[in-house]
Amino acid sequence: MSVSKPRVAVLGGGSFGTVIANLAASNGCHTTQWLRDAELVAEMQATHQNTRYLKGFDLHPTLAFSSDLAQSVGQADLVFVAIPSKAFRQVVQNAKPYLQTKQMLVSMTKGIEAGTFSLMSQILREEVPNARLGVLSGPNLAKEIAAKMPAGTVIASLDPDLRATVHQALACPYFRVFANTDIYGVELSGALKNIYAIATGMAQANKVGENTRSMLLTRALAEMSRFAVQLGANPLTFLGLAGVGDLFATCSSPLSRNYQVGFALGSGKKLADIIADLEQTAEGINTIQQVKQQADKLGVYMPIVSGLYDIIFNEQPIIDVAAKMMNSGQRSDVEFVLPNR
Ligand SMILES: NC(=O)C1=CN([C@@H]2O[C@H](COP(=O)(O)OP(=O)(O)OC[C@H]3O[C@@H](n4cnc5c(N)ncnc54)[C@H](OP(=O)(O)O)[C@@H]3O)[C@@H](O)[C@H]2O)C=CC1
Ligand SMILES: O=C(CO)COP(=O)(O)O
Repeated sequence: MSVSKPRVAVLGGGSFGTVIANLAASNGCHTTQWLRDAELVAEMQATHQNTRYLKGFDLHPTLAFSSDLAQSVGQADLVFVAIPSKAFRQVVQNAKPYLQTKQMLVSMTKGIEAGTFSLMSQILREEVPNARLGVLSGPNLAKEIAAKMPAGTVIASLDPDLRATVHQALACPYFRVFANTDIYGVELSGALKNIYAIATGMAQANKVGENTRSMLLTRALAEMSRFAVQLGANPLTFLGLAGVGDLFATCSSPLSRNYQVGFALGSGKKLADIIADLEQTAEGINTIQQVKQQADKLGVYMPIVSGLYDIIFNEQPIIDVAAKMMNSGQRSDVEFVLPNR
């Protein structure tokens, strides 16, 4: 018996939105990608490429593009939102009049709203209270997926139908979709790892060795899970693809925009110039500020976040911050095994 494919809408014309829309269309789902820029929509309709954010990749011939929000989301069973965190709430508010009660909304955005410390699923819950919600996160560098290199992702939702529908829409021989119910943990993992990608990029620019890189990555995992537990997430989620998986990918790859920002900072470039040159989203800089504020408020020990904050916003030399971290006394290796006194 054939099961009908979900109709899909993807909000966001960036590299990740494009890759996910393309996967759904390639899987036989009627898919519309919404972009705010009508000129780019016309170009994409004509060329079936996204030359601004995903140059060099042909998109599936059935993938439709639109700058009309009502038309894009109105008929969809499943709506993916891939809008940077700074504009996420606004776009959801704009889409709200056209959303139907049974639709499934899935955030793909790895960021934290400035000022409110809201994650994107919380924004969806506030703005569309009756929606069926999920979060998609994992080691998903857009260009690798566009090149059909095998990858896995995580759909986190309490709704089993939603998890199955996302699997049906996206899973294919080069893309596996794993399931989780810890929405908050999966989402926090995706947001927090961007901070540590900046730290590793900075360290790589300073030509550190593999021991240093491994220490940084492992202590990053300790720090992010310590913070997440304080906020009610399950620390075991950090052992999954959305946690250690994405941390490893983003901290290792020059394809990561956050890693690129860190590398450029570590090479002595100015933050404003780096952001201007990037022309794409790097959520980590905002996330450092939001997490630093929240960690101070909650009294959570986050030396890497504090160190990055000092380097980026208080102009402290990288070498001084690194030396301070190395001299900060004995701590537990795995604090869920040996708690810190
Ligand atoms: N790229 C990746 O590898 C991955 C990214 N993500 C996450 O997905 C999210 C989106 O990232 P990505 O696709 O890479 O983003 P990009 O930086 O590639 O593109 C950003 C997109 O958002 C659009 N946008 C920005 N502001 C608005 C607004 N106010 N209204 C409507 N559209 C807007 C931009 O449109 P315009 O061109 O008109 O400015 C552009 O289409 C981020 O949170 C990122 O962390 C998650 C996994 C992988
Ligand atoms: O989240 C990503 C890969 O999983 C993409 O990371 P960047 O946003 O740093 O490019």
